[in-house]
Amino acid sequence: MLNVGNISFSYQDELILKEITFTLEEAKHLAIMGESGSGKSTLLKAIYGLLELDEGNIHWKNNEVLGPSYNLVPGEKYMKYVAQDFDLMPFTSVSENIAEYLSAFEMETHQARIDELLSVIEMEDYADIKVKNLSGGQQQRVALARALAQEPEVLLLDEPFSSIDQFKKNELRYRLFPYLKEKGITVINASHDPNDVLPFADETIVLKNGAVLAHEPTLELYQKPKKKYTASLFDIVNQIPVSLLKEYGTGDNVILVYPHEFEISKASGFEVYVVNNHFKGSHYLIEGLSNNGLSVFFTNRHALKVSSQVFLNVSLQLVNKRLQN
Ligand SMILES: Nc1ncnc2c1ncn2[C@@H]1O[C@H](COP(=O)(O)OP(=O)(O)OP(=O)(O)O)[C@@H](O)[C@H]1O
Repeated sequence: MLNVGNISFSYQDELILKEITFTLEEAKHLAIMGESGSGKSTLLKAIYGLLELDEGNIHWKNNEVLGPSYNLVPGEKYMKYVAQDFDLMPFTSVSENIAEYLSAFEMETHQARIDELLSVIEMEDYADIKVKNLSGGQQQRVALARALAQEPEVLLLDEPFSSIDQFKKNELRYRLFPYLKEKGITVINASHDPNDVLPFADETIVLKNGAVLAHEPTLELYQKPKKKYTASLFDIVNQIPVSLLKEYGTGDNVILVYPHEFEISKASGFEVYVVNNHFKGSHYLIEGLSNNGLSVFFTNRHALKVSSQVFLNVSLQLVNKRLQN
């Protein structure tokens, strides 16, 4: 169990992390989401033991994570932190970069381990290429393999796919995260990207201005976001007054609705005029405007005629679920 107990941290006089407390079971995958500057990287660095905390403490399996004033080389051995700068050996090959961290006791299995890790990062064909000749995204993948070579119990990932193109990113996610699960590695992944989070993270922490706004199972957080800030990390989100969804009553309540949650009708519901269609591949994201000037985003498989009138509906079940928040 990872136990983060009421930690606060400042850079100079500016308080960056504010009384953060949470626990994480072994082998779980935790995502940390939040807008730019909310403190995601700083929290990962604190957990890894790179920062001198103002207050609070961090324990992994009852061992305290000690800060830089205790450890000559900061960072705990059982954890690995894959940062946004890759810290590789540029003049040696991909294989050598990975092999550097394999234990001397497993000499016979070295090649098999290197092959396994090259396959996780999908770089079998680059084994003998010098790292300095790789692209930024390829270097980021080698940094991941180097971290995994050290068999960490806890892997801290800071935007692990930030330099990797969309095409490779998708393949890599579906290879890496299940691999980490299979190996029982505890993962904390700081990411802006819901595609890194929704399919893989057992639980998610939302940070805002250095404080924890929410910590819940990922599915629950997505389905019942309490704040617009949280829902906006996953998708575009509309704030719809319940009074506009006529059948469901009046009052000042506002509910959060993701674009795909609207059902379109030609006859009844909440009336909007189509302003714009945005092609998204599998569907269109359509911008509409209500009579009272509310801008609404909804989805449809096809584009709709600009200025045409449509009616939007939301299921009663969804209204009730969101009203409970
Ligand atoms: N070395 C530093 N010295 C002073 N302030 C810093 C330092 N590093 C980060 N900060 C500040 O701490 C705050 C949190 O930064 P952090 O990098 O943790 O945010 P983040 O959520 O990871 O952002 P991003 O998503 O853009 O990477 C920001 O206001 C940032 O300016």
